[in-house]
This record gives sequence, structure tokens and C-alpha cells, in this order.
Amino acid sequence: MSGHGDPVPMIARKSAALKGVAEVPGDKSISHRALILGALSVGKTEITGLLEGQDVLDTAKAMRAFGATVTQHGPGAWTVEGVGVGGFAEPEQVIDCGNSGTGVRLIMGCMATSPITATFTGDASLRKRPMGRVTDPIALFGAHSYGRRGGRLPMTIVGAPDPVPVTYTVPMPSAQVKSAVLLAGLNAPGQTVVIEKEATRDHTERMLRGFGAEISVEETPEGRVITLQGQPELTGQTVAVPRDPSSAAFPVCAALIVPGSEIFVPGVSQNPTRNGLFTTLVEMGADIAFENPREEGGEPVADLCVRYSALKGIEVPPERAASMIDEYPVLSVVAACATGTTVMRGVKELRVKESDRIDAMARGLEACGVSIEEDQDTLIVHGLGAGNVPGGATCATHIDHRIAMSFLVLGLAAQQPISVDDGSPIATSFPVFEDLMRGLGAQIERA
Ligand SMILES: O=C(O)C1=C[C@@H](OP(=O)(O)O)[C@@H](O)[C@H](O)C1
Ligand SMILES: C=C(OP(=O)(O)O)C(=O)O
Repeated sequence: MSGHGDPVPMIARKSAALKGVAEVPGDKSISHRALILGALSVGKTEITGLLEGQDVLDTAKAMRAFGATVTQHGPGAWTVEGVGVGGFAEPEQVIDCGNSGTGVRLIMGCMATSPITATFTGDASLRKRPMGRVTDPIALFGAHSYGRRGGRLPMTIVGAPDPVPVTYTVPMPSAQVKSAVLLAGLNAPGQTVVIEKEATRDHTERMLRGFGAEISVEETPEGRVITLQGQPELTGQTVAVPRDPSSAAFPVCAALIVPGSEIFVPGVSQNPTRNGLFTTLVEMGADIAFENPREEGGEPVADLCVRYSALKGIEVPPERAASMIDEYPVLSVVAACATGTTVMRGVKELRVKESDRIDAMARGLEACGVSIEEDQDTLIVHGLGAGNVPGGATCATHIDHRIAMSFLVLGLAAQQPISVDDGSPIATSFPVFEDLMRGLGAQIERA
């Protein structure tokens, strides 16, 4: 919701070894897509393991506003009775996507080729984020958009009454933009082609195929060429949402930096377009066993067994950035506890997330006594080694869940407690974070 309530200051203190099982919630990206594709299908979609974070709840509400019937039956168990491709009704009220870039951008895409008008808004963080990256390609289908200067929310989209198919090369590595174009292409006649120079998370492609769309992906020297046949009949499916690797990152990184820790994190998605953090941590010397690899709900998953490790800084290959884009904040915390320097290049997309994540991490790490270097596209952290981060600061989270969780993780291993000014945004993606971390032995409290 666009209202951002009272701030919730939180504090994390140096903790004894973390132990136990961390059952992290369902994947946020897949949860949004399950609701949206369910709404665009004919018949009933049954979802288990849905993330009940605020971002996803806002998408559920939006799908109701466009005419779908979305019902919760129990924890994580939801059904969607869809209206079919091209069947969206015109919402009577403003669509409030709260804190969620994924929600607003994907929904703008899927209404842009229907003869309806919708107005979108979000919280103070989302209202600062660029929407031109979606309104540019949907204009090619024939949609019009009227927003604030700089392509900011609130924004009204007038859908194309007679959409034409589009061939579009995504100018930045963004699964949200790729997905918005594919979802718009669903209700255009003929073939919509999306070209991405760097592979980004592929849940939309996988799920569109699973719901019955004709979609092909070709790896070419120019990048991944995705071809979608327009106006398919999508039919309701059963979707088992795997656990979110981006949420798993927090207990995993906490266990790596708190001496003596050993935790088990079951059923985490290992989709190769999402698992860059785990590859990076192993290169830094992390003791992570990937047990029982299997397929669940069309995604590769594994159980992770993670033990405290003495880590060393590395240079993260820039071409890995898209597969770990949301994990750089917590990686920079791990880097502060490693020996040597960790270089993260090719990360300028971090500047347009819920906050400018390069700036937020740089300022917070400096306040905690860690030395950093940054430029527009780079963050470099000079690690102090395990147990040597002074801490003793309050870090600003800028309505950004991942910044809040990252500094709370650092507080578990720092010499002095670390506070965050506002932990409330954690509920957007990981509503059980506090309880889950405390269950492992982490000293995290509301301040
Ligand atoms: O498509 C998605 O579900 C997402 C794509 C990424 O954003 P961009 O597309 O802006 O890179 C990521 O940061 C976000 O958390 C979820
Ligand atoms: C960037 C993120 O989400 P969104 O873009 O959906 O707000 C995130 O969850 O880290």
C-alpha cells in the first residue's frame, strides 16, 4: 500500500553461533507471476507456497481490480479464477502497488494491450523509480502513458485498442522490462519478439510456457531472442512456488559470518538465472553443501547446508550481476567480514531499486567503520576480516527491505550493535524475517 506507516527501528547484536533450520518463504518473483498469469488464464489456478509479503498481496489486490477472483484458502494456498488473455476489466480505482517495482511494471505490461485505462501509484520509494523503461516499449504496441516528470508514478496508462506486435531489444538488464513486453505481447496479434543482451531471471518465459503459450528462446550472438505467439488461450495451472533464494541469502550470509554457525535451508530455488550469490560465496571460500538437487514446480531446487567460514575478498565478474542483482547489499556485508577486497562492477542498476543501493550500503558501511570505494557502476569493499567490523552505528534504510536486512545481518557479527532506522519494509518480501532469524539464535529486536 502507498501509505508507509510509522518507522520501526530495529537493532542487531553480536550473536552466538546460529543453529537450526531456516524455512524461508516462497519466491517473490514467481509469486507475482503466478497471480498475474492466473488472472490472464481461463479456469482456476491453484498456488501453494505463495509469498504473503506486502508486494505480492498488492499484486493480488490489483488482479481483483482487473476482474480476477483471487482467494486465500490457507497459509500460502491461493486460487485465482482468471478472465483470460484480453479479458481484463477497467479498474474503478487507482492501482496501488505499494513498494513493488515488479508488481507495477508487470501489471502495466499486461493491461497495455487491452482497451482500458488504469492509473498506478505506489509508496514514496516506488514513486521515485523510473517507469519510462516500461512506457517506452508499451508505446510501440499503441499504449499511451501520462505520468509525472521523468516517467514517475502516479501514472495513467491508456491501453491500445488495436495493438500491434513488437520487436524490442531491452536496453538494460531487466527481467521486469522483458516481462512487461512479453505480457503486453500476449494480447497483440502475431509474434512479439524480445531480445535481451544479458540473460535475466527467466520465470516469465518458463511460466508462460507452463500456462500454454507458444514461446521459444534462442541463444544468439546478439543475446537471448524470445519469440511469443500472441493471443494464446492460457489455461489455469497448479503452481508450487519454490523458496526464495533472495530471502535465503540473509540467513545463509549470517551463518557464514557468525563464528560456529551451522544452518540448514531446505528447498531453495537454484535457477541459474538467480543463483549468482551462491557461486560468489563459494568462490570466497564459503562452506555450502548443495544437497538433494531436484525439480519442484518447474524450477531446480536444493537443500543448503551452510557453515561459518573464513572468507576472502574476490572480484565478482560483472556478467554475473543479473543473476544476483538483489543480493549485492548482503554480499557487501559479507565482504566487510572477509579478508581482502571485494570488487563489484557492472552494478549501476542498483541505483534504481527501492533505494540507491550503492549509496545506501556505502554510507552505512562507512558508518560501521568499513572502508569502501564507489562510482556510478561500482562498489568496492575493503574487508576487515571476521570479527573486526566495529559497528556501533544506526543505518538509514530508505524504505528498502534489503538494506534493512543486510545491516541487521552485519550487526550479528560486528563488535558493537548495529541499528536500522526503519525495519518495516522487511514485510514487503520476508515477513517472517525476525522470527526466523531469532529462531536460529540471532539477537535481533525492535529498538
Ligand atoms: O522480474 C522480477 O521479478 C525482478 C527483477 C529484478 O528487477 P529488474 O528487472 O529491475 O532488474 C529484481 O531486482 C526484482 O527484485 C525482481
Ligand atoms: C528490487 C526489488 O524488488 P522490486 O523491484 O519488485 O521492488 C527487490 O526485491 O530487491
